[in-house]
Amino acid sequence: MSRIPVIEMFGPTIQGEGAVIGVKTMFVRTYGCDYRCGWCDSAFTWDGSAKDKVTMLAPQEILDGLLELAGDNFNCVTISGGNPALIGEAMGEFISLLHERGIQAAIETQGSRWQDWFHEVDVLTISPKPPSSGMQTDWDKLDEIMHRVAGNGKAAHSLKVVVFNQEDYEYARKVHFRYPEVPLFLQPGNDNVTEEGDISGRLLKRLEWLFGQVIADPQMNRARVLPQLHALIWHNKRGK
Ligand SMILES: C[S@@+](CC[C@H](N)C(=O)[O-])C[C@H]1O[C@@H](n2cnc3c(N)ncnc32)[C@H](O)[C@@H]1O
Ligand SMILES: Nc1nc2[nH]cc(C(=O)O)c2c(=O)[nH]1
Ligand code: SF4
Ligand SMILES: [Mg+2]
Repeated sequence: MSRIPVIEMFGPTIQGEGAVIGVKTMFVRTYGCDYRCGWCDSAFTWDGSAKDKVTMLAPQEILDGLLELAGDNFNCVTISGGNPALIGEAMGEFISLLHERGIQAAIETQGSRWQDWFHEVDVLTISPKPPSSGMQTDWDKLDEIMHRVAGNGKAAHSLKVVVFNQEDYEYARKVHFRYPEVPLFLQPGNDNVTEEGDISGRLLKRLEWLFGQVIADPQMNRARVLPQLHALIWHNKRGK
């Protein structure tokens, strides 16, 4: 039986980002990422600093862990990371277990890898990385993924681009023009993911700048601009 590298499970919390912002959800965060974004707010999922916290769990063990944590106090599970798309059919098995109990499955991934279980996901968020991340987008791979999910009526899929600066904003425009039919969410970057205390003022200033960019741009009439809501409330705390 294949297992999933889990570094944290938490919740119920409130989905702080993107298409299903505000939804009550549990989180399962997987270990490992094929990217190394310079501003990653979850670097412990790949930098080795929390490797000792990783447990290899069977799908049923993850579900049991969530039920132990929250009982029936949720009906959505967001699987994030790291990059959950590094995981094969065990993730498909986990999603099936959730569906058997009428629980929704949401996935956060960066559009660098395809998995056939993407077709089973209820809410698929694809977050390609802009230049400020230091990563290079594989546009052929992203095209393949977007083409394959477009053909699947089931999953509500959307694009989410984190924007730190003008260059990132131009990148987000490029993504929007490339996939004009896919809902696009823009999210201001948190430029200090280790700062203690209340970071909401700093985040709101960056959100205001991004509002201004979109308000002024007739090419972005259908884009949606959202903060990391959980970071406004719980700042840089983990497990929120
Ligand atoms: C931690 S990542 C994990 C899932 C996947 N690796 C990805 O990047 O989509 C989850 C989301 O947080 C966003 N994110 C990570 N660091 C951030 C930061 N410093 N500011 C704003 N968003 C950030 C990512 O862009 C992504 O949309
Ligand atoms: N509340 C909350 N919402 C989130 N949406 C995406 C997250 C992520 O780290 O993938 C995240 C997270 O870490 N916490
Ligand atoms: S792809 Fe996601 S998890 Fe991986 S380094 Fe970038 S932001 Fe972090
Ligand atoms: Mg997060």
